[in-house]
Amino acid sequence: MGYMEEYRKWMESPALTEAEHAELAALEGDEKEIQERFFAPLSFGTAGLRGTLGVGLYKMNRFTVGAATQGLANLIKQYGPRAMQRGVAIACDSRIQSDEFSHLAASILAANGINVIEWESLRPVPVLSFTVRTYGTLAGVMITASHNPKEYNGYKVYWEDGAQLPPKEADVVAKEMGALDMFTEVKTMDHQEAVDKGLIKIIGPESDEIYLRQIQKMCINPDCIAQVADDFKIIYTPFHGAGYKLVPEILKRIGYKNVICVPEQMVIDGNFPTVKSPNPENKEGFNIAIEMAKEMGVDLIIGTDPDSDRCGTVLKSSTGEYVTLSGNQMGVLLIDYIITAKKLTNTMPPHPAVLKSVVSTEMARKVANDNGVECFDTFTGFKFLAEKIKQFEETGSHQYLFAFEESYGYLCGDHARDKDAVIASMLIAEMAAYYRTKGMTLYDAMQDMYKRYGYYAEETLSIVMPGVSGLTRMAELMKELRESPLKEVGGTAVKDVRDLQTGIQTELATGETTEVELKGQNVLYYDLSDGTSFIIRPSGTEPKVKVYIMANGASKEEVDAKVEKYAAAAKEIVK
Ligand SMILES: O=P([O-])(O)O[C@H]1O[C@H](COP(=O)(O)O)[C@@H](O)[C@H](O)[C@H]1O
Ligand SMILES: [Mg+2]
Repeated sequence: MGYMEEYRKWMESPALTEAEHAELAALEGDEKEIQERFFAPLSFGTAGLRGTLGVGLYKMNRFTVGAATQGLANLIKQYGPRAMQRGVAIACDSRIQSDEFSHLAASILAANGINVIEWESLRPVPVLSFTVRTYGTLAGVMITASHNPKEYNGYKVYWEDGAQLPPKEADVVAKEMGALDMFTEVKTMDHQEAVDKGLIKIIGPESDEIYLRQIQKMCINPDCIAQVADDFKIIYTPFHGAGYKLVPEILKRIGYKNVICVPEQMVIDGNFPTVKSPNPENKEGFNIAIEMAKEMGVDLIIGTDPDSDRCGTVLKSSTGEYVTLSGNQMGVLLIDYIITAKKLTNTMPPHPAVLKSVVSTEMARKVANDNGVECFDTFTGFKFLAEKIKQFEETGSHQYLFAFEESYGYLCGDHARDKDAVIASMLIAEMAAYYRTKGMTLYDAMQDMYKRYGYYAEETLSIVMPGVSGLTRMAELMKELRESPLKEVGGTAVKDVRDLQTGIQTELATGETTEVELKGQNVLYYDLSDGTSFIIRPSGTEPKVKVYIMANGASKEEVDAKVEKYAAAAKEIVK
C-alpha cells in the first residue's frame, strides 16, 4: 500500500478519536509529511521499536503499540498454554505516554489470555530484565526510547533469558504485526477489569528489594568504601527518569554517606525540562551537576538515562576542570578494576572473558589479554552481548567477567541480561573509593592506565539524516562505499576493509579476500595502515550514520592528532 492510500485508510478509520483525526486532517496537502508518517511501519531496530510520538504508521501511538503487542501475543501463543501462563513483565520509563502505553500493552496481553506483571510506576531496564529472569516470565516489555529526545518513545521486547528479543523472534513479531489490521484485530479489555480478574498483577517495591540485594552482593570491595565514606561525596542525576530511586539507594547501601542528587533533575518529567536530550553522552546535561560539584568540592558525578541502562560520569581532572569520561574509558577502567580485584581475592574463574561490541575500544582487548583474559566482540546491540553470555553459560567454555559497549552500557553479574546503569553506578562509585584509598582520582587512574597499556583515543561522530530522504541517503552511501571502497582516509592508506554484512575481508594491496566470523549487519570496518580502526554504520535507533574512530599510539598528542585528522575526513566521506 502506498503512503497516500495508507493515510486515507487511517483518515477513514472510526477507531480514531476526534483529536487523532484532526491531527491527520491537518496534514492534508502536505505530501512530504504524509510520506514521513505513512511510508512504512516502524521496524525492529537495534533495540526494538523507536519513533517519534504522533498519529501515523511510522509513529509511536496507541495503534502501533497495540499492533506490536498483539504481534507479541501471537508469538507467545505459538508456545502454548504454559507460555501464556508464564506471561510478560511490563515496565516503563518517565516519557510522555509511557505509562499509558504500559497499561495498553498489559490490557492487550490480558485480553489474549496472557498473564501480566506490571509495575505501579516507572522502573529501570535492569529491574525488568532481572524480573523476567527471576520471576520466570516468558517475555518482557519496556516502554522507553532510552536516551533519545523527548519527542520519541519506543518499545523494547525481552525474552525469557532477560535479554532483548533475538532477531529470529523479533522477525516473528514484526511479521505478525504487519499481517494484522491494527484498527480491528487487536484484542483488548478494560485494564481495571484485567487487574480484578488477576490477569494483570501490579507489583512495586518488592521487586526492587530483591534486585538491590542481588546486586549489592556484587560489590567487590566494601572495605574501601568504609574507609573513605565520611568525606567522599558523589553527585547523582537521573535526568528526570527511572534511576532516581535505586541508584542513590544502592550507593547508600554499599556504604556511601554523602550522595547528593540534583534536585531539578530528580523531578520525574518526560519533557526533560532541564536538558536538550537526556543522554549521559552529552556533557551539556551535566551542567547543573557540575555547578553543584564546583560549589561543594565534589570530584565524581554520575548520571543515568531515563530508562536507566546507560551510565555516564563527569570527573574533576588533575587541573581542576570537570571532564567527561567516555564509555570506552569507563569500560577499560572497570575491566582493569574487576580483573585486579579477582586476582587479589583469588576468585578468577578458569576461562575468564570480557565482551565488547565491535565498535568499542581495542584497548579493552589489550587490558584483558595482558592479564590472561580473553576478549570477544559482538555486533552493536546489547542483545548480542547477552547472546554471547548465554552461549558461554550453555557451553561452559568461558566465564564472563564484564560486558560493555562504547555507548555507556555496562553489565557484570548474572542478575540481568541488558546493560545495567544501577550496578554500573555502584561499581564506578566503588572503584572511585578504591582509587581514593590509593590517593588517586578516577581521572588519575585513567592516565595511569594509558601509561601501562599505551595511549588510545576514540571518537564517535553522528551524522544526522532525518526522514525518508535520510533513509534513502544512508542506503545510497553504504552502497557507494561498497561499490568504490575507500583506499585512504585522511591521507592514510586503508590496509583492509571488512564488510560485516557479507563477512568478507578484503586486503586492499592484493585484493585477497578472507571470511570473518561476524557477519549479517550493515557495518563497514576499515583497518588503516597506522593501526587506526575507522568504522561506518547506520544507527539502528536514530536517523543517523555513525562513524567510529579508534586510534592508538605512543603518546596522547599522537592519538589525539590521529582522531582529529580522521574525524575531519569522516565529515567529508559521510554527507
Ligand atoms: O538506545 P539504548 O540505550 O536503548 O541502546 C541500544 O542502542 C544503542 C545504540 O544503537 P545504535 O548505534 O544502533 O543507534 C546500542 O549501542 C545498544 O546496544 C542498544 O541496546
Ligand atoms: Mg537507555
